[in-house]
Amino acid sequence: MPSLGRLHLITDTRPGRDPLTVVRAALTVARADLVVQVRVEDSATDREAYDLARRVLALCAPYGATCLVNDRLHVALAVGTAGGHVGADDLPVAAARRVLGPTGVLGATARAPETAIQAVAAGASYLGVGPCHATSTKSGLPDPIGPAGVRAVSGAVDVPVIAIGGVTAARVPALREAGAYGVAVVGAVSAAADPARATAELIEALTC
Ligand SMILES: Cc1ncc(COP(=O)(O)OP(=O)(O)O)c(N)n1
Ligand SMILES: Cc1ncsc1CCOP(=O)(O)O
Ligand SMILES: [Mg+2]
Repeated sequence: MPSLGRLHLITDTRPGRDPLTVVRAALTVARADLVVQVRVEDSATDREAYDLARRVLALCAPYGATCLVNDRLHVALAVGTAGGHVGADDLPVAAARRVLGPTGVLGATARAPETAIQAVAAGASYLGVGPCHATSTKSGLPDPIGPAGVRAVSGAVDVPVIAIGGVTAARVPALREAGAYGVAVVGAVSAAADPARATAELIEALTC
């Protein structure tokens, strides 16, 4: 399996956003270093998720970028993405692994070493760890864990740790120093005036 990309761009499908334009811009810069996670609103239909995932996968393919689907693993399988991501309200990690099979890329959310170790034992191939910093993109989140929380998790597992939540290029060095392999972002790219430039800044911070 090719190594996991270090920059995970999560689609922003809130009203007024244009996820495909943002994905196109990010791909031109990050190319195979990009993982695009197709994340739709909970209120979206499976058909809407499927249609978006098909389009994102088609954009990713020429660049060799990885496409994953958040939550809805049946959509991931139907579209043929590399895998998916699950959290506490989704399928348990072991069940998700059974759905995706032994070779699918499976991300799991964790914010503490104990749950991280359990997720890896259950079959997670990477961990989304956070929220690292405050964010307005998702509501109802617990307090941010900061780089120290990332360090606690990354020291406990041997799979890539992807830091998420309020991540900006300026915050990447401290997260990397804490053991993060990469970062996942919504707003840092999707809300940027120039998503390609924002992607370049994140990639640069990740490769320093
Ligand atoms: C890389 C990454 N990390 C964490 C999450 C959050 O997943 P989850 O906790 O299931 O919350 P939702 O995104 O489903 O609202 C993620 N999607 N990606
Ligand atoms: C889905 C999710 N899970 C934890 S934080 C988050 C949203 C991250 O968005 P942003 O990069 O805009 O803070
Ligand atoms: Mg989820």
